[in-house]
Formats: sequence, C-alpha cells, structure tokens
Amino acid sequence: MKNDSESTHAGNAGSSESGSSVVDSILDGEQRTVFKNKDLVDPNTIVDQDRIYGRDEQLAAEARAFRDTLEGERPPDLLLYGPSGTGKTLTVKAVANKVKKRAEQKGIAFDFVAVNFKTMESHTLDRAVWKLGYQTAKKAGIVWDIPRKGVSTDAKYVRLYEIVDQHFESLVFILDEIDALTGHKNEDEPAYSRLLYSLSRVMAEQHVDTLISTVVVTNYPKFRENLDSRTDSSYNPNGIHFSDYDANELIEILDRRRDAFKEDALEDGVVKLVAAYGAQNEGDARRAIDLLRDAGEIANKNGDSKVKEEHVQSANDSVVKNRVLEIVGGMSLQKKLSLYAAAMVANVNDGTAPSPVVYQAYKTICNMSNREIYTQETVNSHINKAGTYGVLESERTSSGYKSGVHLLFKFNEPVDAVLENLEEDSTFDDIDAEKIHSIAAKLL
Ligand SMILES: Nc1ncnc2c1ncn2[C@@H]1O[C@H](COP(=O)(O)OP(=O)(O)OP(=O)(O)O)[C@@H](O)[C@H]1O
Repeated sequence: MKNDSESTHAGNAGSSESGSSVVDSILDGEQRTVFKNKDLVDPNTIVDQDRIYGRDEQLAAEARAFRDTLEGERPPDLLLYGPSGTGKTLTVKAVANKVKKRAEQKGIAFDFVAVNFKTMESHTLDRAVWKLGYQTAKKAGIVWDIPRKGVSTDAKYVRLYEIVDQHFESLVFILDEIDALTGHKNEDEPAYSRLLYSLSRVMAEQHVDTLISTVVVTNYPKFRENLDSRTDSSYNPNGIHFSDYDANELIEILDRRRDAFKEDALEDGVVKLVAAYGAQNEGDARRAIDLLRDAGEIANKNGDSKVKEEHVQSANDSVVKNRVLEIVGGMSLQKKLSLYAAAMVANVNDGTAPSPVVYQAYKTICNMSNREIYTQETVNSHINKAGTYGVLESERTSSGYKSGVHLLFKFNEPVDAVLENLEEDSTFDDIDAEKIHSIAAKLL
C-alpha cells in the first residue's frame, strides 16, 4: 500500500505550471462548461408543463381523472401504457404536482406516492409493501418504523394503511413498472395481482377513510391477463396510451431543453442528429435526452465551448458499444461463437444472415479455435437467445437463400459494434476473419 508521502508526490505530478492543480481548477469552475442548467437534461427531472411536447390528450385525460380529488371524490384508477421513455411518468407526475398545489389552496390533504418496482432488489410482495410504506411515511413527514425483515407482510400493510389514514384525505399510488413485481417462483398469483387487490379493496375492508387510487405505469399492459379473477373484477382502470416518438417529435422535445446549455453552445444540426439517433432507438425520449447530455459531457472533456455533431456521434458510439457489451459480456462461450458466426455472415450480407450459411461459418470458427462443434439446432437456439435481448430478430423464410425453409437472422444493433465487442474476448484471437468472410460470400 502507498504511504502518505508517496501519495502527495503523485499528486504534485498532476499540478500545472501555475501551481494550481487540475482538481482545483475543476472545483473552482475555471474549466469551461457548455451547460447552464444541467438538470434539464437529467431524465429524472419533472419539467414544467410548458416543456412537455405533444401529450395534450394524455395530460387532459390525467387532469380529468385527478380533478375528482379537488371535488372531494376518489379519482378513477389509471393505467398508463406504451413503450419506454414516452412520457408516462413525466405527465402523471406533472399533473399530480399541479393538483397537489390546488388541493393545498383548498385545504385538502392530497399527495402522491411513486414507486418503481423494477429497481427493487427483490420483486416480492413483502418488499413492495415495505417500499410503499417507506415512501408514504416520507411523504407524511414521519419515520417509517418497520424493518424490512422480521415483520410479516400483513403487519407492514397494517402500518402502511394506518399512516395513509392518519395523514392524507386523498392519496394516489403511482406504481411504475408493476409487471416486474412477479413475486416468488412457487406462487400461483403474481405479487402485482395481490398488491392491486389490496389497494383496490383497502377503503372498503381496512376502514380507511382516505380516498385511495392507483396509477399503474407499464410497457407491458398484457400483465392484466395474469391478474387473479378476484383482482380482475375489482380493478377497472381507465387506460391511457402513449406511443413512441418520431424524429420530429424528439426535435420538439429537445428544443424545449436547449436552455440546459449556454447560449450558442449547441451547434446547428446537433439537436437534429440526436433526434435522428433517438428515433432509431425506439423513439425513447429518455435515451435522446441522455445522448444530448453525453454529447455535452464529451465537449466539456475535450475543452470545447460548443457541442458539435462529432460529439453526438462519439456519444452514440459509446452508448451502442456499452449496450452491446452488456448483452454480449454475459454470454457463455458457445453462445458467443454462434453469435460471432452470425455477425460475420451479416457483415458481408447487409446485416442479415441465413442460418445454413451461419452454421458453416460457425463450424469453421470452431475448427480454427479448437472448440467443440454443436448441432445446427443448438447454434440457432443460441443465436435466438441474443434476439431476446434485442440484438437481432429471426424469421422463418424460404426466400433469400437457395431453396428450403431456414431461419434468417436480422441484426438490430450495428454488426460492427457486435463484432468489435466479441473480438475483445481472447477466444477470437486466432480467427482468420478474411477466411470466414470468403466462405460466407461463396455460400451466399
Ligand atoms: N412529451 C415529452 N415532452 C418532454 N419531455 C419528455 C416527453 N416525453 C418524455 N420526456 C422526457 O423523457 C424522459 C422519459 O420520460 P418518462 O420517464 O415519462 O418515460 P416513461 O414513459 O415513464 O418510461 P418508462 O416506461 O421507461 O418508465 C424524461 O426525462 C421525460 O422528461
């Protein structure tokens, strides 16, 4: 271990000629930054309504539901559904914040408690109730006095509803990604079904006077098919749909956040390029906002006073690389070999790869690297696994390759990025890429 004097010595090596260290200059804010208000490009910020673009219909439906609160009635349950990053959480929290202000003026004790179930370490009912209790106590301004373990789920419910009853006249639970709440493997009824049942029956069965309603936020509305029949009959939410954004809509969204940056810090074309990448990425506004911020960070790191298209490009390259790395990094060796063969073929065939050609390439790769050769069926199934993570899609077809029905793999992620990531594994050191490409080209 280094002693103190060695550490100090190392620190001096980083000092500039003027004597002020890099750290001091960063902390003193002397380093140039392109940002003026970075919060605006933080996806967790709930922006004001004037920065929300194109969601008037959904905002209106949410406002109509919440208005009941201001009239002393229970708002209907809502189900907000649609792909990731399409404004479900943003719009409902923006409306709830407004309602809260108006309720305050009218002397109504209203609040909302939001919990994301996907981010919990364990997806059981017990943990979910504990977390709801913790967040509700926080909103009530009291300490949540229930330990995670050693107290039954029933006792947690009882304390939660006690707090609700004592502190709120009207309360909305915003249940984000509720479908993640699957519960223990051996349970017949998913945990989300039991939670929704309890929340929908609480006013009647637990002698709670508070007007309680739920807003479920999900990418997977089909979760309702797995609701227990008794939950299904007492849970009848109003559905509100959110579709993904196209490039023009993303431009409008990003334009309303330009003041995250200093004046003139965004070069022409930057917003348009970010929006174009965002539209390719499933029209997810979160990813687009992240990309714009990352591009700004790269400009800062390079000491540039403006964000340029090249910063966006390199931010996007590293996003793609990280995403592919996350998927490919955890694969077993045989899955990597199979995916590598598919990517090699797709690389010389416009991003698509017929399974018989992939199998020939796979066998050559295994021979070159002295690996055991598995059957074509296994190889296809290994490659399809990569499909479940969104790297590629496959379809059964009889066209595009000689005769006979075969699988055609179509890459969603850039093939270059997939190959680059796989090649970081030493297994692929001895592979002669030229040879594989020429075998594939002959067969295609
Ligand atoms: N119409 C919009 N106008 C302005 N910003 C938006 C809009 N839609 C989404 N955003 C921004 O995109 C990001 C993601 O939005 P939000 O969290 O609401 O997505 P979501 O639909 O709830 O996604 P998920 O299903 O992943 O939870 C947030 O930073 C939000 O501010």
